[in-house]
Amino acid sequence: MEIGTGTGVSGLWLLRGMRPDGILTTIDVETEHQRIARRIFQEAGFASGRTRIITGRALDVLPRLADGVYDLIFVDSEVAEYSACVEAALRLLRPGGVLALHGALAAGRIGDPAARDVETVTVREVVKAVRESEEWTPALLPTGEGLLVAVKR
Ligand SMILES: C[S@@+](CC[C@H](N)C(=O)[O-])C[C@H]1O[C@@H](n2cnc3c(N)ncnc32)[C@H](O)[C@@H]1O
Repeated sequence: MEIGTGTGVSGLWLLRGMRPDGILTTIDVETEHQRIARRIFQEAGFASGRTRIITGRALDVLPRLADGVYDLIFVDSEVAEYSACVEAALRLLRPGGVLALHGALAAGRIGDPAARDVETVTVREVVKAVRESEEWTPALLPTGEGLLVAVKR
């Protein structure tokens, strides 16, 4: 699953890494972004049945999805909602499933104590909560803007 379809860049990578019968559920509030993503998935050769594209705000959509069945959840949407998305991911992932949180180093600002803007502080708190939680086994990868990867115990 992906929270933040955008124009389909990450979705395409996820599809390419999935089993041939795997289905990508992807959520975004912007229909125009998803229109482009749908076209990109089709042009890359993925049948429409391989994607479940849901339009809506993540926090409205996530409560409607089934518990404990998702293998991986990639979060790349609104930072203000990261904490709620992580909480939802804990419910939605199967045991051993993986949470991947984009922007976990806040583009390098996370380790700078002088950086106290709302976005950096929010990311810092979410990463800290996952790292200290008994429910996750986390790793912080210094790629791009940082990727927090955590396995659900
Ligand atoms: C950084 S972009 C995602 C990029 C995408 N993962 C890609 O690789 O193409 C963030 C996306 O989150 C969406 N978004 C922002 N707030 C959202 C919310 N509350 N619920 C769902 N999607 C949201 C935006 O419309 C935008 O398309």
